[in-house]
Amino acid sequence: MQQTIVVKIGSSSLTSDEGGLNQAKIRFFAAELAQLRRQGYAVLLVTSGAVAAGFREMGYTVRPKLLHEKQASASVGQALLMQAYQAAFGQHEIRVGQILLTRSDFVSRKRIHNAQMTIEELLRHGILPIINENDTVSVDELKFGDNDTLSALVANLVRARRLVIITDTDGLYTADPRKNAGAKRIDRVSEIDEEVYSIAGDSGSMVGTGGMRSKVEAARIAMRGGVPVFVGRVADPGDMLLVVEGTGKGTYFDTSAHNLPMKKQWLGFHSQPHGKVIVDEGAEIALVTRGKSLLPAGVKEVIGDFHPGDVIEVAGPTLRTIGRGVVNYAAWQLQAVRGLSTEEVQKRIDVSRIEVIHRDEWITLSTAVK
Ligand SMILES: Nc1ncnc2c1ncn2[C@@H]1O[C@H](COP(=O)(O)OP(=O)(O)O)[C@@H](O)[C@H]1O
Ligand SMILES: N[C@@H](CCC(=O)OP(=O)(O)O)C(=O)O
Repeated sequence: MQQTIVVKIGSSSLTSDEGGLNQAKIRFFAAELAQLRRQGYAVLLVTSGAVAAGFREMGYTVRPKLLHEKQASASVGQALLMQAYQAAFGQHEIRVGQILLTRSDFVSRKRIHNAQMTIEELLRHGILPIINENDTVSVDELKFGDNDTLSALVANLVRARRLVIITDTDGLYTADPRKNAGAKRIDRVSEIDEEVYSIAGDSGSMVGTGGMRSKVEAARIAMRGGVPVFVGRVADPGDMLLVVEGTGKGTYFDTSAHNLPMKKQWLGFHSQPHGKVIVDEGAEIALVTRGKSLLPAGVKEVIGDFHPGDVIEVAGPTLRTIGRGVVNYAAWQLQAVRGLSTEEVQKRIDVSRIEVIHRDEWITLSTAVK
């Protein structure tokens, strides 16, 4: 079977701080991806740059900050971006298709299944799918914002052989190399822990958004989905091939030892929580380290309005989010029985399952840093 590589290119690699597309860079990346295809890989491109490409046309002098200004810029810029890719890939006789996704598409299993079918159909016809966030309809609280997370979700969706996140820095350094001349590159990361999160900083450019932090978060999502990740620079002809051969200019993130099945990936990375409960220490240990279900006795506080079957977030006594799961109670029911023993609960209310969250419907996210 043909192996799929998902390549994400950030705004900082396609545009300049003053805005507008760098056509030479687009032509360069098209040539690099064409070469990958000649090697037999199926290629999917996740591209940023719509806002950066469009804001000057809108008359703004710098990348706008307000949502409606960014959305209008993206509307202009997305067309320019696709026009540029179409022309550049056309030089290599590669046809392209546009796919615009929002976070809420991933929340709906049906919608994301449809997107997956479309991607597969395009690939079957030899067409290179070009994906961006659907910026003009995304609302603030549901925005990916940067495309790093989007690229990881896409890579998991198509079970990619590798996710390649191209940026303006050649990998993850021990500190932001723009600010710290002594920073050293980390060539390989096999596990993303607090230390890795703590060294990854914000964007260093005027056009990028997520910085290295969102790339590390994206790497974590892909690694747990079983997709290895490369984060680094592709700037000279042939660099892309070096990346897939394992000698690229950047950092390689290995797949996680704890790959998640699709259902748990959906729970952890796609689902939209409807509320939250805060649990006591005993319940936190039971859930996170002992693989147990959550019982009403361990619930201290109930926040928000949810119904049985909704996904809720769970925080420990320090208020740090430890995971997510499918809840078997409505918020009002749980409010009435929180802290009570199973026997007491059964006397008071009628629920189909006694567990607040069953362990099969639970995912631990305790290393996630928000
Ligand atoms: N530890 C780090 N290692 C490397 N780069 C870092 C680190 N911390 C912060 N950065 C910054 O992240 C930037 C890349 O992210 P970003 O500007 O969002 O790029 P893109 O537009 O490609 O998504 C780099 O230019 C760098 O300044
Ligand atoms: N969807 C937006 C992405 C915004 C952005 O800056 O992302 P990135 O450069 O990946 O940090 C766009 O096309 O402008």
